[in-house]
Amino acid sequence: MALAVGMRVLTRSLLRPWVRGPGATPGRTGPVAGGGDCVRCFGSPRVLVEPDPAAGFAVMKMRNPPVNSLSLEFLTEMLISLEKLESDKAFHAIIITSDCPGIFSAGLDLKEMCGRDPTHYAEYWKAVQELWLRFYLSHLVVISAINGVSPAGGCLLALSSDYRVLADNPKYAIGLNETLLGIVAPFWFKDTLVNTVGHRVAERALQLGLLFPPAEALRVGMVDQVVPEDQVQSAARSVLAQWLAIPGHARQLTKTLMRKPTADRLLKERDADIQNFVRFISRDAIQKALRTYLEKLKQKKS
Ligand SMILES: CCCCCCCCCCCC/C=C/CC(=O)SCCNC(=O)CCNC(=O)[C@H](O)C(C)(C)COP(=O)(O)OP(=O)(O)OC[C@H]1O[C@@H](n2cnc3c(N)ncnc32)[C@H](O)[C@@H]1OP(=O)(O)O
Repeated sequence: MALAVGMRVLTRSLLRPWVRGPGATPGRTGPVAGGGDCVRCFGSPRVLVEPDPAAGFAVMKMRNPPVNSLSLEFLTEMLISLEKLESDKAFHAIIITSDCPGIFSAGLDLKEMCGRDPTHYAEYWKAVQELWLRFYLSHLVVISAINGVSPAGGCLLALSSDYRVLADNPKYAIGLNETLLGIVAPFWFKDTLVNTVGHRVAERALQLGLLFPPAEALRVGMVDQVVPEDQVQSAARSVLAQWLAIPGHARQLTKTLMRKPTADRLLKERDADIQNFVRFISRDAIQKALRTYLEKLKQKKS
């Protein structure tokens, strides 16, 4: 309910034409980070959408610095941008990438799961579920251009796409590392990973909280392509052409056929999953583990 209200407010206030670049003003064309002109960018403070309707796709850039952690507001903004693109017949695909150098996404925002009350945890988890369901089942082709590190929820986001291109940088590790934080990846995180890399690789990766560097990620099938860092965006665009050449209805029905059973498991148990999460995350031991982890991240700097 709160999410629905929040989304209505955000939809009204945030999704206006958005133009990037020094001195750019809304409604005008301006330069964009990757070069070239942004014809009609739109979006919200944390999500920049660069549409190319003539080519049938849009680039969705995450920009929630410093690490694109998936806060409630950020999740909501991503959801709104995705829904907007899905409801516009001009778009058949999106490329999701990051605007934060070296970071695709640091995953779920630990501050949303630490020191808050059960109502907040429930609202947050519902938003996490919603974004996953929307990305995982989107009728659009979703390509991840992974230009940075992507642990846990960042990895889940990438795994929910149809194809993953990862920049070849040893720092850009990807994986579901929840156990390293003393928490447990929920069954639908696990199912998404199993569907991608198979049961044995997933079992080992999940128990050990493995974060795979690019060559390893490619070897186990966690990503589909590893390319030099400066070619991630162009490689994502090239591969998109192949996906868009397939008759849309046939591809979409096939995607549904492959993914619906996994999504249905969560859809059938959504409320129970929220209750499980709230119970689990509210435990003193889990709260302590998360605080310690956040503290370690801070200490790493000093
Ligand atoms: C009985 C069984 C029941 C089962 C029930 C199951 C129920 C469910 C269980 C719960 C499941 C919950 C699932 C969670 C999934 C997640 O996504 S958890 C998040 C995991 N993420 C991480 O581990 C990444 C942590 N971050 C990093 O490793 C690094 O920050 C980085 C490699 C991404 C970037 O490094 P660097 O560039 O050096 O930046 P930093 O200085 O480390 O960070 C800058 C700044 O950002 C803060 N930060 C980093 N990550 C997060 C985050 N995920 N959330 C919030 N904040 C984050 C960091 O603390 C710094 O803040 P300050 O500047 O110090 O304030």
